[in-house]
This record gives sequence, structure tokens and C-alpha cells, in this order.
Amino acid sequence: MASNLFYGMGGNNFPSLTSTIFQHSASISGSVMMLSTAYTYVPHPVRAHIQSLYQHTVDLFVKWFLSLWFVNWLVSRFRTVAPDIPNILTVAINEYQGVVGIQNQVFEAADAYLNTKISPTTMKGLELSKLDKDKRVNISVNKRCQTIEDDFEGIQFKWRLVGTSGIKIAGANQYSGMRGMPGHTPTPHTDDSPTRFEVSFEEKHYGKVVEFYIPHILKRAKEMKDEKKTLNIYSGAGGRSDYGGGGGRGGVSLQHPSTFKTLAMDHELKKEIIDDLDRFVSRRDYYTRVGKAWKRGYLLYGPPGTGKSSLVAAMANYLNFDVYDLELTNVYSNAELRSVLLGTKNRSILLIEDIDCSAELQDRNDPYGRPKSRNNALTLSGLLNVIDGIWSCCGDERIIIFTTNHKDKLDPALLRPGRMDKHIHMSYITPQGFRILASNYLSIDNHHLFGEIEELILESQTTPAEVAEELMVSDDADVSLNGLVQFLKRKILEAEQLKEEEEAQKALKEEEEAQEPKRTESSFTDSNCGWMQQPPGVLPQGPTQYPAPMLYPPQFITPGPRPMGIHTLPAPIINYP
Ligand SMILES: Nc1ncnc2c1ncn2[C@@H]1O[C@H](COP(=O)(O)OP(=O)(O)OP(=O)(O)O)[C@@H](O)[C@H]1O
Repeated sequence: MASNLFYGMGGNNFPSLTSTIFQHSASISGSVMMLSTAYTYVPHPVRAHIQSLYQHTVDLFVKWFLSLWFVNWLVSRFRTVAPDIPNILTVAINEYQGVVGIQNQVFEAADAYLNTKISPTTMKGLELSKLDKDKRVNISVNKRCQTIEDDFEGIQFKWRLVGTSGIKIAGANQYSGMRGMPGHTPTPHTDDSPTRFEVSFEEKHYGKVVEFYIPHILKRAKEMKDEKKTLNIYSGAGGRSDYGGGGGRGGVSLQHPSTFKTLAMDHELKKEIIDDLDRFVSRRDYYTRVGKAWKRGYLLYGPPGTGKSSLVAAMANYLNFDVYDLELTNVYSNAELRSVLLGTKNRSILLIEDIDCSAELQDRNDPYGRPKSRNNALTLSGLLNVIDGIWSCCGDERIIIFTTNHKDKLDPALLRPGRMDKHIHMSYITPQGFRILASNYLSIDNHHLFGEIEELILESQTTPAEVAEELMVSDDADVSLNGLVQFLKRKILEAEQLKEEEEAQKALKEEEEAQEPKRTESSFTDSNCGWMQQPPGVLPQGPTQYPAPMLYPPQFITPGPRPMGIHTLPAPIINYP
């Protein structure tokens, strides 16, 4: 019927609407008349029953219709008064990014920031701890146990910490993913999802969250870190606890008191270093613009006790950077090195001491008996390439510092232009440096012995460490400074004696050489096996220079490095408590 009606509104081939309506109403009224006639034949009791059924149906329909209309009206009223029911968006912030597990700065910042948002009235999961260095018990809150609420410019946020798993670093046989450097023993987890914060907020604020809220968290976390007076030093490499240094997990707070103020160093050099650091940290845009990794390398060289480690601590204290003390003796492959470096944070100093011993890296025996392959062995150029590679993709505000007592022994790869941005010579003490130490240790800036001491300092080669030791002898300036005068005089005397002895020995040697006839035969014997015994007067420049090649086989006459073996490096000098 409906389709007929529709068609009736169409073209000439179809009956008109009026005639259709007329036909239908006629048939309906016919049917009604027939029904009313038939109804007169229905017995009265049945009619009463039909009437009550009819009445009941109408009542029910009216009630249902009214309630539907009322509910509809209520909802429409509610919609005009109340805002739309919000769409909640939940965003995950993983602790580590990507398969290789690069630390996510937003996670780290959120972790610090949320500590200030936990209300003491609602906090759950309190944890107590105390390390040796701590004077008091530390109270921290386990964020996994609670939902943390925050309000930023009227937007409400709910934060949760979820997941437990770490990230396996390929080839390194170590795990990262908890806090600190990678490499701690993995604990079995039941929940294998990555550790992350989940933050929920109204979807419509998404733009504001990305543009303002997250930068606000990063800024607050940085401010909090700058306010914190203790820095961390992470030591040990490969992050293995059995390698010592605390296994690299977490960090040891750095309380090395050295600052640029206490450092005995000439003012000009000190100022140059401070200016260099200031320029470096303020040049984020510059490094982005020129497409270079935001990093700076320093090579500190000079005799032992001239303050190389003290300068590193002063730099860390000045910048508020963490220090990672990388012990190369504990790293056996580039893969291990990569895993260690991936666990380091931005705004940090990577310290590699006594780099002159790096020539020994390649042939050290692995105490764990792991096979060495050509590609896997750690070399200095490998080390530098790994650092460059990792930092150029995912490192910001990184400083690398190499120290050495023997710059002349360094691998040329390290001295190539562009490798280390600044070479800093840490020299013997100068009169200026002495005055700084006198002020540090004795709190004096003048004394009648200063003149004499400064003259003696210029005559001798004395390290700041030696002077510092003398100044610590007594709090009485007269006693300490007199002791220093005696020490310096002794040192000058000893140096003169040594020089005289050396000159006498040299003269003796020259005399002996002049008297000794030129030898033409080999002095190669079984007892000096493996080392070249040069005939006097013959330069070790190649086999052809030797008259008896059979007696000087090439493998013995080529000057080469000392035989390799296990060489123990001295323990790190920084005395970080
Ligand atoms: N330039 C300096 N200014 C202030 N103190 C210094 C300086 N140099 C050395 N000292 C003192 O001597 C101690 C040892 O110095 P430091 O370890 O910094 O020397 P280093 O050059 O790193 O030695 P090494 O080459 O043996 O590692 C420091 O703890 C500090 O007390």
C-alpha cells in the first residue's frame, strides 16, 4: 500500500493521489460497517470482555507512550544543562624506547615529577631504605600501588605505573629495563609488559597536553634535578656486579667536594674551561642546526696528582651532571660497551681514565673464556665509533672525558682532529695554584713564607697533591708552611742529585760505547726469546739493515709492542665516597 501511495505521487502512468485515497477510505469504511454489524451478534459477556481488553491495551499504550516521552524529555533537558560525557584518552609512556632499550626522557621526568604529586593522605606502598652513606632512613613511595592525580591548567590527569618487564639487549647477555645501568641479574616476571606510566585525561585536551603539559613535566624534573645537591657516579663497566663497582646498578651519590673554586689551577685556564662548558650547555639549537650530536670531548693529561680527577668532579658539580666511570678493563666487546652506553643518561659525563692503557684492550684475556672474534674485540677506534654512533642517534648534553698520564703514548686515533674537542694540560703546581690550596686548607691568603714557597715552587716540579698533603699536616699555618718549605727544598735537592746521577750514567754509557768494538754477529739467544736484541749502532728499521738475516729473523727484528697479557689497571683515582 505504501508503495502504491508513493507511486501515486509520480507520473502519468499511475492513478492520481485523490482517487487512491478515495478508493482506500471507501474500502476501510466498508470494513468498519461490516465489523460493527458482526459485533451486534456477539453475546454480551464476550463483548464486556473485549471492551475491558481494549480499555486495558489503550491504558497500557498511553502509559508507555507517556513514560517514553518523559524520559526523552528528561534526557534532552539534561543534555542542555550538563556537558557531554567526556571521552577519556589514555596515553602510555614507556620506560625504554625501541627494541634496543633507549631510556625515555619523558618517563624519567614523569617519575621525578610525580613524586611531588603524591598526597600524603592517600599514599600507599611506602618503602623504607638506608644506604651506608645515608644519615637518615629514606622513605619512598611505590608508584605501582596507586593512582596519582594531577591538575594542570584545569585539566585533570590520572597517572598509573604499570608493567614490569625489562628489555633484553641483543648479544650482551644482560638486561636493562629496571632503574640505572643495564646489566643487573634479571628477575623472573609474571607480567611481561614493558614498564610504563599510563596517563588518562579528556581527549579534547590532547593538543594542550602535548604542547604544554609534557614540556612542563620535563622542565620541572630538570629544575628538581638541578636543585638536588648530590650527583651520581656510576662505576663499573658491563654492569656486572661480579666486576665490582656496584655492578653499575643505580648509582652512588657523588660527594666529591671539588669545585672550580677549590681547584688549584691558573685562573685563565679555569675561566677558559668554565666558558667552554657554559657555551656547550647553551648550544642545543646550534647542535641541532648543524646536525651534530650534542656532545663535547675533553682530554685531560698531566702527571699523577695534578688534579685530573678533581677537575672531572668540579665539572660535574658545576653542571650538575652525573658521572659514569667506565672501566674499560671490564669491557670485552663492542656489544658489551654498547649495552653499557645505552644505559647512561643524558646530561652526564662519561669518564674513561688512564686511556693510555687502551692499547692493551685488544689482546686482553677474557676471564670468562668468551671467544674473541675479530669483529667483536674491543678496540679504541671501536670504542670511539660506538660512542659516536650511539650519541649521535640518542644522546643529548653528553660529555666524554679521557684522562692520561702519558699523552705521548696515546693512540693517534684519539688525538685526530675532531675526536677530542679540548686538550687540557694539568701541570705541576704554580704560585697561583699554591695560593688557592693555602686558602682551601689553611684559610689564609697571606703569610711571610709565601714568597719563599713561591720561589721554591718555580724551581721544583711539585704536584698539587703533594702540596695538599703538606698543608694538611697541621691546622697551624706556621707548622704546615714550614713543613712545605722543607719538603720543597728536599725535593729540589733530590731532583738535582738525580740529574747529576743521570748525567754521570749517560757520560759513562757514551764512554763505553766509544770503546766497545762494533759487533757484527747476533746476540740473539734463547734467553731473550721474543725480543729484538739490536746490534749496537744498527737502527731497527728493517731486516735488510742486518748483516746476518738468518740470525735476525723478521719476527724478532721488527720493533713491536710488548708482549700482551693480563695487565691490571690501577684502581680509579676518584675517591668518591
Ligand atoms: N689541581 C688541584 N687542585 C686541588 N687539589 C688537587 C689538585 N690536584 C690534586 N689535588 C689533590 O690531590 C688529590 C689527588 O688528585 P687527583 O686524583 O685529582 O689527581 P689526578 O691527576 O687525577 O691523579 P691520577 O693521574 O693519579 O689519577 C685530590 O684529592 C686533591 O686533594
